Amino acid sequence: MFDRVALVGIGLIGSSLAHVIRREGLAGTIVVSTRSAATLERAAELDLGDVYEGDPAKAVENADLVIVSVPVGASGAVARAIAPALKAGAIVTDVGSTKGSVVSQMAPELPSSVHFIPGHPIAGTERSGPDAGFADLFDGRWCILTPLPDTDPDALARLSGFWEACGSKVDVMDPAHHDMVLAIVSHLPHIIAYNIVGTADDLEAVTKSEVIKYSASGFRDFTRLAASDPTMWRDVCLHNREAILEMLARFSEDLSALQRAIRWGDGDKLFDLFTHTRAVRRSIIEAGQDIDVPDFGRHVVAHPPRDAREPEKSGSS
Ligand SMILES: NC(=O)C1=CN([C@@H]2O[C@H](COP(=O)(O)OP(=O)(O)OC[C@H]3O[C@@H](n4cnc5c(N)ncnc54)[C@H](O)[C@@H]3O)[C@@H](O)[C@H]2O)C=CC1
Ligand SMILES: O=C(O)C(=O)Cc1ccc(O)cc1
Repeated sequence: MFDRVALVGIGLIGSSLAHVIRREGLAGTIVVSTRSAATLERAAELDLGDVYEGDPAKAVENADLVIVSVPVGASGAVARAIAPALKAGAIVTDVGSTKGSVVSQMAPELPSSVHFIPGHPIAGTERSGPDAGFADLFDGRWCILTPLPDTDPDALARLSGFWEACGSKVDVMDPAHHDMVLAIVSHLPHIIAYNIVGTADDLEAVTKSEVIKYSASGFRDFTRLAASDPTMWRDVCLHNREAILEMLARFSEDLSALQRAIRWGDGDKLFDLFTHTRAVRRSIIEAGQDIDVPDFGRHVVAHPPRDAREPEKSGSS
């Protein structure tokens, strides 16, 4: 599909791309580049690429596709470093969890002779680093592309084809819309997880031994999210600030209403809300979008087909 693909950043996402590109034969040559010598050495031990290059500018020379997979706060610096060495006509993309900030950091640095098309695979785990990647990560998951108004349709079609070959379904939207949607479905859940695990940890008498001993699966799910990479999530919070604050404000309002219903014993209100949210879960399952991460597992695993699963229990005692 591409003669030479350069992967700048080789953590969970970069290494998963390396695996799937290899498996599907999507590149003649895979060039791997990252900031730290130790990570580059580890990538070589894992045989993630064909060429290893510490200097990102050297890594992108002659590449037809450049995929930047670094924390979003580093996007501008990486774009500045690679810009002078990019081949005319190359596609430059990224995988960052925020899009408006990546566009404003990268677009001004890149030459007009390349096709810059930001992207975001909605697929991941709480793990990070080059050992964390696996070829199936993108299987059946969405990848959102946020092309700029003057993006070449042929380049967009080539990049969409690449993600489809990696197993993804592709959607196109504008960066501001992406940031608003992802703030509620991804960024807030992580922030809530960091917060609840932090609160539990503060209750020293209750936690330490008891948090481990009695943790039910609900709390365990939060601890998985709260184990995600601190650099990545610091950057997401700083680089999707407005949308996250907007969603946090709505969330706090709704939480206050819930708090009030509990305080005043308003069982009808609680029942109505919980009935409503149960229907949301059902519609996610019916759309085939549910995922299961068993037992702090390293892989995000798709559920078996719907008819192979137990029917949902309805009603409650
Ligand atoms: N972890 C996840 O579940 C997902 C992450 N993303 C996004 O993908 C990007 C990468 O995330 P992960 O692979 O999870 O992170 P990671 O922490 O596993 O890997 C990051 C990589 O970037 C390198 N790096 C950091 N700063 C750099 C710099 N200035 N120059 C060159 N390399 C640099 C690190 O050495 C490492 O190889 C982030 O922007 C994140 O928002 C997108 C979807 C899912
Ligand atoms: O591990 C999980 O549950 C995730 O939600 C993974 C994830 C993290 C960040 C993204 O931008 C996309 C997916």
